[in-house]
Amino acid sequence: MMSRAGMFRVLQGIAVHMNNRVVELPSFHDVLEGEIFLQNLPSIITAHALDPQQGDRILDMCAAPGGKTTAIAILMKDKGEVVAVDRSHNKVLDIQKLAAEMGLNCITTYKLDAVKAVHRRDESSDMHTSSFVAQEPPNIDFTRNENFTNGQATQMTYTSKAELRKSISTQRNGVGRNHGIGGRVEKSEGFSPNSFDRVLLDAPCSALGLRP
Ligand SMILES: C[S@@+](CC[C@H](N)C(=O)[O-])C[C@H]1O[C@@H](n2cnc3c(N)ncnc32)[C@H](O)[C@@H]1O
Repeated sequence: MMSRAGMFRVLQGIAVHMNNRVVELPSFHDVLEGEIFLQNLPSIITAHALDPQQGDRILDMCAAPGGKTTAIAILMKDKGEVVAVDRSHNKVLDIQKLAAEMGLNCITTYKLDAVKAVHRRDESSDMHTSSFVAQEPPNIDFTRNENFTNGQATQMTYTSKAELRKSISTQRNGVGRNHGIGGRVEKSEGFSPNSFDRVLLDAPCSALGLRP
């Protein structure tokens, strides 16, 4: 994958060298940084097999360093959302770095053990009913929201200040940008069933790093 400008710069570098002009040949890094990301065949084939569509919400379950995540985002023309999770904090940062380098904004990253990727509905509603509505845990700062119908409060829900701050920041920065370039790793508690259009699981196999 390469921008036209990048391709021209690389070819220019080679042409200068081939014409035997006395110039210092740019180092590999000088030429390629920010212009080329080498992708292996499995990343490309896998992304095509998944056939992501623009506007889709995709889950990439073992995503670092993000080769397939970014290949998917490119096929989606950066429109929609690719949720890339990995269980390693530092590897999540690697995905963010790659996404930022490639200028992809539709990638959201989380630290999550893929085994816990599905957040069961019954578990989540139990948790909300008992601890969020009936009783406020003492160590969390909550804001009370009341819904009114004809002047009568019909329902009361509680939103943590942290959730409010996150929501304000997402509205200000847009989905994905926070995660893509901020260098902050958020943990996920998992996702509701059926909340993605497509799911990629690139489970580690040999753990030897020898075979794609
Ligand atoms: C083969 S690499 C993935 C390569 C990646 N799909 C790509 O194309 O760039 C496997 C990744 O799975 C992650 N991993 C291993 N077990 C995991 C788990 N239970 N949950 C989430 N990620 C896991 C590892 O940290 C590692 O980054």
